[in-house]
Amino acid sequence: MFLGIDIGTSGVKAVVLDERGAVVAQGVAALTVQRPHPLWSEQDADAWWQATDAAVRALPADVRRAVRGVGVAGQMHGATLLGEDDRPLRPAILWNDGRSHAECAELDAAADFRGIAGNLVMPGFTAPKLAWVRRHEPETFAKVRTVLLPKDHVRLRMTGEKASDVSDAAGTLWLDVAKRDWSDALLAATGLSRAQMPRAVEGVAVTGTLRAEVAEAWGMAGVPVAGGGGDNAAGAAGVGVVTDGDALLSLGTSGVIFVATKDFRPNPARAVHAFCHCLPGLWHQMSVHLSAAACIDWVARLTGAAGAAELFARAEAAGPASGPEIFLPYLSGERTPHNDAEVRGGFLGLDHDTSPERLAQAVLEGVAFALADGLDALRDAGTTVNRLSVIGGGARSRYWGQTIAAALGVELVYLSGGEVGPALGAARLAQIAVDGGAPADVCVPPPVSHTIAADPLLAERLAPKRARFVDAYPRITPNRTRA
Ligand SMILES: Nc1ncnc2c1ncn2[C@@H]1O[C@H](COP(=O)(O)OP(=O)(O)O)[C@@H](O)[C@H]1O
Ligand SMILES: O=C(CO)[C@@H](O)[C@H](O)COP(=O)(O)O
Repeated sequence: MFLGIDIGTSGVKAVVLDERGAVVAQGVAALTVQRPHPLWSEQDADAWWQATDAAVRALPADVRRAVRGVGVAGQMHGATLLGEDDRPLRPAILWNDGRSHAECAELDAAADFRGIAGNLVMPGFTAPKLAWVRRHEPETFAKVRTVLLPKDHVRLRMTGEKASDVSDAAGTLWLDVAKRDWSDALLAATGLSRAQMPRAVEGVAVTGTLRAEVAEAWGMAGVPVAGGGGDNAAGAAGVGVVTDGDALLSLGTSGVIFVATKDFRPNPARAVHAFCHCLPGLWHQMSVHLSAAACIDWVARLTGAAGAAELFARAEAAGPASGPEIFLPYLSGERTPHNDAEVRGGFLGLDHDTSPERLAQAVLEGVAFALADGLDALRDAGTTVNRLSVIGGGARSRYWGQTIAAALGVELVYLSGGEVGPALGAARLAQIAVDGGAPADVCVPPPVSHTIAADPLLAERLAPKRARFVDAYPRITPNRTRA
């Protein structure tokens, strides 16, 4: 059996697969995000390890004993700064942190990030965060011995090894994405060197074995740990999005439309991302929306719903396009297509009949409209998307899927285990690392549980609201320079 561990933003998921790819057991442990100042978003790296340990220990002991390989996936871009003793120097700065706007412009001017790293320099990425620390916390910057991404910090705790797979490493903006290796020029532009980076490896490489005390605590002696992937790339491996043109929709804390590409296709216009895939010889493009299921949890808290499931039930009670309310889901700013870390969310069109149910409905529509903006940006970048395999916790709601399919005008495909897709993919990468085998043979799509076609009548009802949504962003940010 193979264990996949996903360090998500809302929690760690541990999933065990058998050799045929069937899910045998799952464990979860929640995480919280700290926002001590406007635009900041941080987590304690030790909390990742504690949650990983709890999620793995939640698996049955006999299943743990049968594990022959471990793979890791995780939220991308998080800057975990380690000192000489390999301990964190400060809380990790996350992918949805917006503090480094000024540093982005400086890095963009200092080196060819767009050409080599293939992306606009955006505040969510790792490089500008280090530039921010260099300016605002110079004593900490001077002590940085190693910079690790979230899953790679967990790897260090598991194996004692410093390594990062290239799909995740690309999200630092220090990778030469075409060459799948660190770029000395981009590191130097940030005041760093290769010596401060983990070893860059492919997702299917073995990066070490479990340390003796971890192996003993988990009951899995001498087990190898694979390179793994950034959560979106690992999710793609998990649901078989491994051939040029295959695409997925991730409904986690963030929302992502991910398209596998057979070559490196940078097109930074409108904040489209281009990174390595976690399988050798593949890359991907994606649109990234900073608050997707995060908006569901937020409005659930705001309106006193017990959780996501109750929130969706309330939205369904209101029904599609039931009121004039428009929700702008920019709770953490937005990447694609606006590249605007400072914009914030809002409701428009409230009236005397606005109810918690209609607010819930407006929120799930607003996220769908943001995803439609992302799909438009990908299409402007020359990418075709006809169907999307759905991963992430939001895959549990069919009702949301109907709205999203109609707003995007594409069919959604739900696959068995998709709601924990990145962990699924991490386990598959471990299987390839340990047993070999062609990635295309191991990373096949799991069985389809259901599909949701774009309903033309619903699309027609949503169209005027989408038009108002598109119109709103430039109106609430009249003085912004557009990405
Ligand atoms: N029954 C449900 N229906 C729809 N969404 C759900 C349901 N249960 C949980 N979720 C959503 O799943 C999200 C977590 O998804 P996940 O992919 O685990 O995120 P992350 O990887 O960012 O931690 C929660 O924010 C929640 O809104
Ligand atoms: O920043 C990105 C991708 O560029 C996000 O997709 C993060 O990787 C977080 O993922 P989730 O926790 O939402 O799965």
